[in-house]
Amino acid sequence: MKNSVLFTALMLAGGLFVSSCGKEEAEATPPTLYDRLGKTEGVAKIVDGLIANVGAETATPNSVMLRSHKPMLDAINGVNGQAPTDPTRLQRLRNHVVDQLGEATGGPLTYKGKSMLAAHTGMAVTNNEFAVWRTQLEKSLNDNKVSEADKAALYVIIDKMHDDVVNH
Ligand code: HEM
Repeated sequence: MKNSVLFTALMLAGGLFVSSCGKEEAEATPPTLYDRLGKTEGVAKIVDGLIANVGAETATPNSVMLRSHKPMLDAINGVNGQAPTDPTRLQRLRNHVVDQLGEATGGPLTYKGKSMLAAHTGMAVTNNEFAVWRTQLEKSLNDNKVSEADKAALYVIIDKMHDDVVNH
């Protein structure tokens, strides 16, 4: 009898120990936004969707974003039948945005591009252009089934960059 009481007490203590360790471990390393977006693969899918949507918008009549993207589009497509002057420019931009968002959401990536101010200076990006760009991001986030909470967390990061992107 004594033994069985001791055994039960030990089992209970052991159970508590295991569950409290498990809990502590879970609390110590909650998934980052980067993890929740699906790590590098998930972030890359979101960025690829964004770029496809921006590209599609620039091909619409009265496109809002064609003005700011025209120099890059001309460089990757060529003008008047001429060869492209910088065919990998879009790929470089894409990789930079993956690194940038991968880093900003808490992942192990490192952004090596220009500051947002330097990258957008000379483009005179307007508030409306920024809003349309943001809509293209939203479409990609929806297509990739990102939760409302994770979208909101990403927008906190994106909207902090607004003042460095717009009106320079
Ligand atoms: C917070 C929002 C934005 C982010 C995070 C962002 C991110 C970036 C990044 C990382 C680069 C590349 C910098 C480099 O290669 O060193 C870039 C370049 C560029 N961005 Fe943005 N951008 C944003 C908003 C916008 C908006 C609103 C527009 C225009 C509507 C825009 C148009 C461009 C263009 C045209 C380039 C240059 C591409 C080139 O000429 O190679 N961006 N952006």
